[in-house]
Amino acid sequence: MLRIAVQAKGRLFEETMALLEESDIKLSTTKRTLLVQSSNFPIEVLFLRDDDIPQTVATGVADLGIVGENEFMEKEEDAEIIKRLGFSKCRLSLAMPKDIEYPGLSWFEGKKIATSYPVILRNFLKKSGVNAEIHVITGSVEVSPGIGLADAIFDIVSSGSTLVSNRLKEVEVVMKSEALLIGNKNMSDEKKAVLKELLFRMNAVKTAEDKKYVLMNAPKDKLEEIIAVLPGMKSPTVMPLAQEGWCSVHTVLDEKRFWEIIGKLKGLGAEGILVLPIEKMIL
Ligand SMILES: Nc1ncnc2c1ncn2[C@@H]1O[C@H](COP(=O)(O)OP(=O)(O)OP(=O)(O)O)[C@@H](O)[C@H]1O
Ligand SMILES: O=P(O)(O)OC[C@H]1O[C@H](OP(=O)(O)OP(=O)(O)O)[C@H](O)[C@@H]1O
Ligand SMILES: [Mg+2]
Repeated sequence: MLRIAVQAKGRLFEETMALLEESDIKLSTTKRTLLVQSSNFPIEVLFLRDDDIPQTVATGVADLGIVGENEFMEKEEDAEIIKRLGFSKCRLSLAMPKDIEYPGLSWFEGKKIATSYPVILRNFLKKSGVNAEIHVITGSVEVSPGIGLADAIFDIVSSGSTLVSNRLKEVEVVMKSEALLIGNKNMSDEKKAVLKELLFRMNAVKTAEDKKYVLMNAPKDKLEEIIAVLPGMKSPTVMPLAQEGWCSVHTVLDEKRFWEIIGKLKGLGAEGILVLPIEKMIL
């Protein structure tokens, strides 16, 4: 039985649960217990505050964990990164009052910086040769310059709207972060075998993300040109239609290039284009 530590509530929770669900790991969510066993896969899920996840995995209390890269770097616990999960993307940045001119990193010399990430900040300042005072607070970091608690801040930025509403500007991006699957370094062979199956499932879910299954009716005399614009996995499936001179073309498209390709297909006379989501994809 593998034990995976996940965030009990917060920014990582929903996408973590969605990833487990799409990997067909069934959890009884009716009772709000801290430890829940899957009914169809040898895994149990331990719900924690994200701060506690790196240590729980490093010490082997849990075998795996899903945690933000920022939190993992901050805690400096000895666990390994197994897979980058691509959600909860954000960055850790230095920000300062927006009306003051920023001449470069030297501005921070002798200043007081408020943050919830003192370890990452201290490492960055040391590497950059800047001496600044670090003031640790656990939340509402962005208000600290406005109330005279600090000169600047070091915190999570995503859209930047929290900075704007506190009259701050982002001046240095120190690290980028996303959710990580981390693992204990001394897993038994039995546990490694379960992890392999879990990764196989997660990879199938991740590969299918951003991909669409596309079906269309195509005039036979334009078939070669239509196939030429389709990037498909191997080559598209082509099936005859009852109506003379037409066929049905099936393929998989990357969502990012979708509109560009569909435009070209319509230009070549494709009709009745259907677009379906793909649940899993094994290459
Ligand atoms: N605005 C955001 N956009 C994208 N990702 C974010 C954002 N804020 C936080 N994250 C990511 O999600 C993680 C969890 O954020 P959350 O705010 O839920 O943490 P928390 O308040 O420390 O939760 P906990 O109660 O578990 O300690 C962060 O460590 C970061 O990796
Ligand atoms: O750049 P933005 O899109 O504004 O996001 C950044 C903000 O998001 C997070 O806070 P959250 O919204 O989770 O609130 P909290 O700090 O009160 O938990 C983070 O601590 C920042 O304050
Ligand atoms: Mg936390």
